[in-house]
Amino acid sequence: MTMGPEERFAAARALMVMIDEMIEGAILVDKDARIVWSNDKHVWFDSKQMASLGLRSVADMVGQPVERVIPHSRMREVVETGRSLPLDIMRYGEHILLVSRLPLRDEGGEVVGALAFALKNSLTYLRPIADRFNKLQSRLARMEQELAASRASKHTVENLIGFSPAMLQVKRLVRKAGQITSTVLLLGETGTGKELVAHAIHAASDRVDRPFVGLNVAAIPDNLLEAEFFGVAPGAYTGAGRQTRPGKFQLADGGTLFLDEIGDMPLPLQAKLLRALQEREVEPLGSNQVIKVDVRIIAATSRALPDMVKSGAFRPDLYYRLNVFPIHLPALRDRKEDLDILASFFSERTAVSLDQPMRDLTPSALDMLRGYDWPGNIRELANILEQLYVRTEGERILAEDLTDILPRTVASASVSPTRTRTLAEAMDELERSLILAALDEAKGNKLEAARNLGLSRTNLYAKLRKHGITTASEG
Ligand SMILES: Nc1ncnc2c1ncn2[C@@H]1O[C@H](COP(=O)(O)OP(=O)(O)OP(=O)(O)O)[C@@H](O)[C@H]1O
Repeated sequence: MTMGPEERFAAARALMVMIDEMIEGAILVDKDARIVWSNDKHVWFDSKQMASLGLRSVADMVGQPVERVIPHSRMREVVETGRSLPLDIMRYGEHILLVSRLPLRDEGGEVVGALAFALKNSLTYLRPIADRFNKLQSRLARMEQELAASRASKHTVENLIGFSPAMLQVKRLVRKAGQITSTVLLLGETGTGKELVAHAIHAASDRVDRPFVGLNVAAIPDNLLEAEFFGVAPGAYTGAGRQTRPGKFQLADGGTLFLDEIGDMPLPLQAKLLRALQEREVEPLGSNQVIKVDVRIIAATSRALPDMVKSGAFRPDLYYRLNVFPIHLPALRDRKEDLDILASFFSERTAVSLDQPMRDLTPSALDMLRGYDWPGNIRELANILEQLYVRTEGERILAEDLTDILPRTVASASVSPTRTRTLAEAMDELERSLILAALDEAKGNKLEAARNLGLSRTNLYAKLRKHGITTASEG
C-alpha cells in the first residue's frame, strides 16, 4: 500500500500523540511550511501575535504559514533543504526548549512536509550538558589567555636584540606599526628576523588576543597555494586529497596574517590576493560565495620587489597595496655593533637547551665573528653558536674553535680538499657551491635553479636556509 501525504501526516500525528507524555509541543507542516496540525500545548506560540491575527484555537492555525504563529520557526528550512535538525536549543519567551525537526518524505523520497517536537523538561535534560559545556568553555578561555600571554611575552619588541641605530629604528617602527592597522611590508635578507618582527608587531597591536597566522608562500607548491590562502568549500571538486577546510585568511580572522616570501607568489594568485585585500573578502575554492574577513596583513620578502615589478614578475598594484608601511631589517654585517650581544645571547640559549654551562666568547673569537660577512644573518649566527657547542670543547670559545666552523668565503668553498674534513663536511660544501652556481646561472630565479638541480622548490628553499644562502640580490 502506498501512502500519500495525508496518510503520512496522520501517521506522524499518531506517533506524536503516543509520545505526548514526553513532549511539550508538537507541530506538523506541509511542504510549503503551512501548519497541518499541532497539539494543544502552546509553549512556542506567540500568543500576542495569535490574538492580533484573530487565531483563537489550534484549529484556526491550520493552513497558516508556520512563521505567523512561531516567528523564529526553522521548519521552512527543513522542508526546503530536506535536512533534519535533530537537536536545537530554542528560547520561546521564558521557555528554553530542546527541539527536534525532521522532514517527512513520500515513497519516492520527495519531501511532503516536516514535523517538530519539543522535549518536556528540556531544562532538566539540558542542565548536565550545559554544565559540561560551560566548564569546557571556561577552561578553553583560560587556556587561550595563557597561550596569548606566553605568546605575547616571547615575541614582543623587547625580545628583539640589538641596540645599533638601525635596530633601534626598527624597534621604533615596530611599536608604531602596533598602533596602526595598515599593511606592513618587511624587507630584508634571509635570517634578519622578519618573522620575529611580524610577531612583535602583532603582540604590540590590539589584536594580540586574536590569532597570528603565518604562511610561507615559497614553501608551498604553486598549485596548492590558492586553497591554502582562501580555503576549500564543501563539495568543491578540486581533485584528490583536498577536503573542505578554511584558508589562512579565515583562520586569521580578527587577527594578523603573516605572508612570508611574498615575492615568490605566482602572478595569477597575486591578482586574487589583491582582490582579497581590496574587498576584505575571500572566495573559497569551489564556492561562489564570498566570506567577509577582518585580517591585518604583514608581508615579508627577501627579494627586490621593485625590480620584480619592473621585470613584470610582480604586479605593481599589489606592490603599492603592500608597501604602505615598509620596515627594512638591516643585514647583520651592517650592524656589527650588535654582534657581541647577539653572540652571547645565542651562546646562553644553546647552553640552556643543551643543559651545559654557558661558554664566554673570547675577544679574539668575537673579532673573528666580526670579520665574517654573515650571508645567513642572525639565523646563521645562531647556527654557528650551536655548532660550536656541539663540535668543540672548553670553557670559553676561542678563535681556533671558529676556524673550522665558520664557512669560508664562497670562492674558497671549492671541492678540492685543503685540509682534512669529514665526508659530511665536504658534501655540505659541495652542495652549497652547486646551489650557488645554479642560482647564479639562473640569475637568482629559485624556481629555475631548483629545476636545474633536480630539486623541488620547497627542497631548494630548505637547503638555502641550511646553508644560510641569501637571495636578496635576485629578482
Ligand atoms: N633581533 C633579534 N634578536 C634575537 N633573535 C633574532 C633577532 N632577529 C632574528 N632572530 C632569530 O634569528 C632567526 C631567524 O629569524 P627569522 O626567522 O625571523 O628571519 P627571517 O628574516 O624571517 O628569515 P627568512 O627570510 O629566511 O624567513 C630566528 O631564530 C629568530 O628568532
